[in-house]
Amino acid sequence: MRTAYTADQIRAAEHRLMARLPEGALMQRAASGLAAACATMLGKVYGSRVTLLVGSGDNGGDALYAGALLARRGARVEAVLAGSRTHEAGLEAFLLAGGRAVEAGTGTIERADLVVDGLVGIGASGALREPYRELALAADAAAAPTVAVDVPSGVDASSGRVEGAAVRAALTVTMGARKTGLLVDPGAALAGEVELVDIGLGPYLPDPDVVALTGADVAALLPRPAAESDKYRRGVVGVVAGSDQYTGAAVLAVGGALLAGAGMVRYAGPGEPVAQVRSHWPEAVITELERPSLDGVGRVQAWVVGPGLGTGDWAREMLAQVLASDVPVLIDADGLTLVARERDLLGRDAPVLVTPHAGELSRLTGAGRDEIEADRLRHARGAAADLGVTVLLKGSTTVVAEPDRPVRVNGTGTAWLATGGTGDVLSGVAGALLAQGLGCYDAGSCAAYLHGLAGRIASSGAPLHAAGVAAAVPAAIRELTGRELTGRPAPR
Ligand SMILES: NC(=O)C1=CN([C@@H]2O[C@H](COP(=O)(O)OP(=O)(O)OC[C@H]3O[C@@H](n4cnc5c(N)ncnc54)[C@H](O)[C@@H]3O)[C@@H](O)[C@H]2O)[C@@H](O)CC1
Ligand SMILES: [K+]
Repeated sequence: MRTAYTADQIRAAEHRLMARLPEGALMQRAASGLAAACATMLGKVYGSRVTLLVGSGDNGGDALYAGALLARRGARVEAVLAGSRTHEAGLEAFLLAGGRAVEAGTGTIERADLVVDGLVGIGASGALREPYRELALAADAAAAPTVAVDVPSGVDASSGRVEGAAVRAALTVTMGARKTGLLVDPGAALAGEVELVDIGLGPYLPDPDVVALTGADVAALLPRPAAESDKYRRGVVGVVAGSDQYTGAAVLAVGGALLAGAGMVRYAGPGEPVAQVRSHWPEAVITELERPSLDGVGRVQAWVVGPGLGTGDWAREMLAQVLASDVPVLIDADGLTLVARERDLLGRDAPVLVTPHAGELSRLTGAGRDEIEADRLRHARGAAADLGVTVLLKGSTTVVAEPDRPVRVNGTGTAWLATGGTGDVLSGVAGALLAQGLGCYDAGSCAAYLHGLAGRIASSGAPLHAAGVAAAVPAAIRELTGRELTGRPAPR
């Protein structure tokens, strides 16, 4: 599990650790980790050109001490001192090691082999001010890669928000613990690779603000069929999706559920989608409905409701019946539009997982779509608390929020997944995990991981289509679990 913390959490931990160490010890640890990461990136340090962008705080101090270490190894290191003041001891060490302070306009950024962004770290507030803003833009325009110290300047360490200009890093060397803003877009997209330097903060850290599951975490959570499993015990998913107008959503949601390991998928819908589901998935157990009713559809362990369902009376009645059941329910797409109109539908005891994108969450909560995109964490948390449900907010980083638990973030996806129908597949995958007994929090976060990985497999750097993502789900599971698909050790 990768953990991340807000700036306040980091500061509090640093204070407690610093009280036990000699003055400046933490910064030395941070700087030597930073210098080592820069050296690796440069390949050959001797004779290379490194330009430091140095702000007025300790973030600049880290950069200066690291610059001193690189200068001692023979790099030509120049520092642009951008603040109204500069970390004094750091500057002294830097100059003593042979580093040079230069003006911004001297072409130093353009000539560099590596740019080190030490403008601001966890002490930043608001959009980058001049001259920091201009320096961030110059670093972005330069040919050399940028290594960000602690966080890319311009990215809010606690949320991943970006107001105005920000540094785009190839690598972020973060001190003591990951910051939340490095795992959540738009910040995560600007951080590049993230390398963590251990400065001894571990014992002083509180519970994390956000966490990201690793492949091993997901593999450990994924249900596996046991020798005595049968289709009923493995989990039966009910899918209420699609309409005479939108048939594809039904096919994709059923496919996602089947390929994510459900023991059985029951599909209930009107004539058109029934014909489509039947021809694509002969495995599904289908009930063709004459009227909106679940009578006679049979027992399931979890429902998926909403993709392509429409928002008329039929859809509303189906949603109400699904929610009247006593099993976990995943609500997506049109189901969310209906719930936005009629919040009382959510009043039930059994768990609910909602899977909106920013536009659907906007309908649910009334917050603007752009506002949600800019601060995904806050809005997902707020909606989970307000609605009393688990919220999986889709997007370039998917976030899964449940009251009183750290938000789980997922970055396995690819931008190629932003295409029609992939959300329907995700709802099926998550529904299969719910039916197999995972709670909403685990089912949502494991489904997001698998779906992202399946997207990468389906894409391989080229366009993908939603059915291809569903087809790649078994390969994603195989990649996580090795070949150990039966619950027995993998054959050698
Ligand atoms: N506290 C510690 O012991 C350690 C701190 N470390 C480093 O110290 C950093 C935090 O240092 P500071 O608390 O001094 O804060 P920062 O260096 O992050 O930034 C504070 C300075 O930036 C200016 N500033 C804030 N927002 C700005 C904006 N939008 N535009 C332009 N200027 C802005 C402030 O006026 C202030 O002078 C960490 O990110 C990390 O890099 C590390 O060395 C590890 C140890
Ligand atoms: K920085």
